[in-house]
Amino acid sequence: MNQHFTAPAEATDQPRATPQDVVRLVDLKRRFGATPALDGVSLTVRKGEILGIIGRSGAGKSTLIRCLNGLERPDSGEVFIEGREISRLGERDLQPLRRRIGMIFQHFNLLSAKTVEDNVALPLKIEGRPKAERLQRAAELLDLVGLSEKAKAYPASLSGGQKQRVGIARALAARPALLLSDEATSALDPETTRSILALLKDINRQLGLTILLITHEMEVIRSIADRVAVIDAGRIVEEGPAWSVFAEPRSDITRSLLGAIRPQLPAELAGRLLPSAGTETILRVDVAGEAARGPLLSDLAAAVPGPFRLVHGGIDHIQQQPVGTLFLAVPGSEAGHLADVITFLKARQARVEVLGHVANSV
Ligand SMILES: Nc1ncnc2c1ncn2[C@@H]1O[C@H](COP(=O)(O)OP(=O)(O)OP(=O)(O)O)[C@@H](O)[C@H]1O
Repeated sequence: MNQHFTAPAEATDQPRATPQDVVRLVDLKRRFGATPALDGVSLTVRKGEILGIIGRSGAGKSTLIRCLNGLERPDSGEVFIEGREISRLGERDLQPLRRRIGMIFQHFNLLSAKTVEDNVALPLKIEGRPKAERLQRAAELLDLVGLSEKAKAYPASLSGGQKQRVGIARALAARPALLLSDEATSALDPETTRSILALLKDINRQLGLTILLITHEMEVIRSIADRVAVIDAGRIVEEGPAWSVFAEPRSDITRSLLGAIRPQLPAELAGRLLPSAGTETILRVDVAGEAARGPLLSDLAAAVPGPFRLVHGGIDHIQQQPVGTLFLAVPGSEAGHLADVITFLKARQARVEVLGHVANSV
């Protein structure tokens, strides 16, 4: 069966992805009538990484997943799974390739009439593995996801988070090359979401498992993705290390997806902002990487004589990289001191935005 994945170097079927690429999509197009669901998507999922694909409803995420697991044929373009092009394969050849992709879903998709351990072992049963091996593997996986004591329980008796843990264990049963998470935390409360994301990150680190996360939630990307690709109207509009996309979103759609989790000026202060002159100007200062690591504020104080105050903000860490937003109040609204502050900050690679002015000291 593995012959499908070792990518024999046939003259007519030369693999075009390196062994480090678990998935490689090349200029994928799929149109439904007038709607281009995928409009030239090229993307690579590298071995061992967590790649997040984020987009709004209708952006093309489900179509992309269906092309990946062979449920949908692209109109053009190529889909490589572990170096093997799959988009023109027949159903029989697709079956073993599909097993290389374990999937977890928003609504868990567990079989209610089967126990937890039987749900987990199901992919192995389909593969025709002996019962002892199935139970042994299910026990290992339930231990991995922290649910050993629920082996004989039925899904109806589990919480949403526990159901998703069973879903993760089942997805890993056949030792897939890729775990594909399709909105797997969208139905869960924030605390359960955090615990499921922590589990996925743990499994990624412990087993070196490659994970592709499809989501509409930036928070999911922020917590665990190494890289992120933003999809909109069937196109990848932005792609890069998660921290840098958060620090410097380039497309409007990314900025809008980030909206909810981007640091904001507290409402009380935002409500007092005036469009023109006040006694102080409020600046939004976004910093990342080196700019966020250094002693930015003390350097500013030393280099630009005159007052400024930090009124809100701080430095966060995304994939071990500092990413921060500082809101500064600087006296005046004209050239001079304020202009010197802005010039200094920009020279330190900070992005500076004048949000407005306040009449009184805040
Ligand atoms: N079978 C289909 N027939 C007609 N149009 C389709 C079909 N599948 C998808 N589309 C259209 O293609 C576009 C992309 O849809 P897709 O389901 O891939 O988006 P999505 O990002 O997964 O959205 P959601 O998050 O809401 O599931 C949408 O405009 C959708 O209406």
